[in-house]
Amino acid sequence: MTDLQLVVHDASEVAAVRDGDGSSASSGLEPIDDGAVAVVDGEIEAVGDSGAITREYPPENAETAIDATGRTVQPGFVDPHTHAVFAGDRSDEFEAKLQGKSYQEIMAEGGGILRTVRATREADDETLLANLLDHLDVMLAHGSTTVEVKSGYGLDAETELRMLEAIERADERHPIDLVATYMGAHAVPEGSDADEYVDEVIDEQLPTVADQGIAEFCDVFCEEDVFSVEQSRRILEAGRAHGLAPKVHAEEFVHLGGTQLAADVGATSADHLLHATTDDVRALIDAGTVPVLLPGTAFGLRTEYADARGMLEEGAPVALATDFNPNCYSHSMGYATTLACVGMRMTPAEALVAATRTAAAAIDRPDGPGRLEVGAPADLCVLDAPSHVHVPYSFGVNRVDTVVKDGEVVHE
Ligand SMILES: N=CN[C@@H](CCC(=O)O)C(=O)O
Ligand SMILES: [Zn+2]
Repeated sequence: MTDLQLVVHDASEVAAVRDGDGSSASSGLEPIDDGAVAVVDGEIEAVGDSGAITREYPPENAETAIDATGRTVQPGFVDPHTHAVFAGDRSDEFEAKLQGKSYQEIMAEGGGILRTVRATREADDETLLANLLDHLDVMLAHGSTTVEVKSGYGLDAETELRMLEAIERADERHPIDLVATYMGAHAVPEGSDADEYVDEVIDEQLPTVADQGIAEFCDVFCEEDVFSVEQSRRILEAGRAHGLAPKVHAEEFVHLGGTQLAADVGATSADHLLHATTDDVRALIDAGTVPVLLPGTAFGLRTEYADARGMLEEGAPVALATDFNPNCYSHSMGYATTLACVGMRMTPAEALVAATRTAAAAIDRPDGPGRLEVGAPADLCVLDAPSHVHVPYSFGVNRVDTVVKDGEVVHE
């Protein structure tokens, strides 16, 4: 008889996230009252009514039993867009923004991304790793069990590689599963010309990164005064030729055409999309590119949010992410769901699916994490709250009290 690894029982609600049928953005989410989950070999073996599950899988026979009375069980969050490896501190820019400075003004004065690039280049490997692990600890405590992390604060082959190595080392030692994205085209380095830098990315950085096999995606900041659509296309096509799947930072500050580019190159995701049009969204749907919305960025910059409702009404599978970075200092997917509901009028059910199953699709993990159904990895959060609605509802408070990764309790 196979070992029963874990039983979580008597939950006020099990927020079971399964395959959707496409009928709505929250289809596939089935809240089970008085529910339970049984886990064998790191995978979910059974989900359903607590009485029925505990008769078949008695908690006393399990290696670990969690009495979830009054609490909710949901899939671990999948955070598909972060810049979590860096050095330095930019909290003073938070104050400058409150006094009216724009992101672009700060960047033009040598702050913003370029300031983090200077601090990251100066940091040694151990500091980069330690910083990343600290951020991952906070993310885990907030219920994230799979997180995408981008490079992009090196802007030279050596530092980009060091960032990706930090991600690889953190992945080996931290419970969170990490997905690495190379983003040498995050900004044009100081003293460089954009076209020359694009050549350097294509001729030097991409081959080195691909050679090491330490990144899965290639991302580009396609934005006015950063990388044009044509420069971004060159980089993404070169990345694809090296085996890296494309992702695009698109239409964050202006409408430039990054979303259509994402669709053209068959990107896995197009992210930000604050200025995306209906035609852009239709192009993403046709291409199978997942729109990833980052409401924390709009909140922090005090700009308009992306039009999540319009996208959902078009039938787009909207995903959510934190965009954790020095300009958007939130590790919490729960808070991203609050902003999605309050700022973008998503329902709590839509936000949960966007932060789990659809977020997994945005990092090309369509059948793995982000689900709570038989056969899925047992990546779970137990919430100190009676239903999944309390995650966005209870803003500013972390309702996650226990996190399970592959059937093991990794945070409580
Ligand atoms: N917009 C570009 N990149 C990041 C911000 C990075 C930074 O400001 O350090 C983002 O996705 O929000
Ligand atoms: Zn980003």
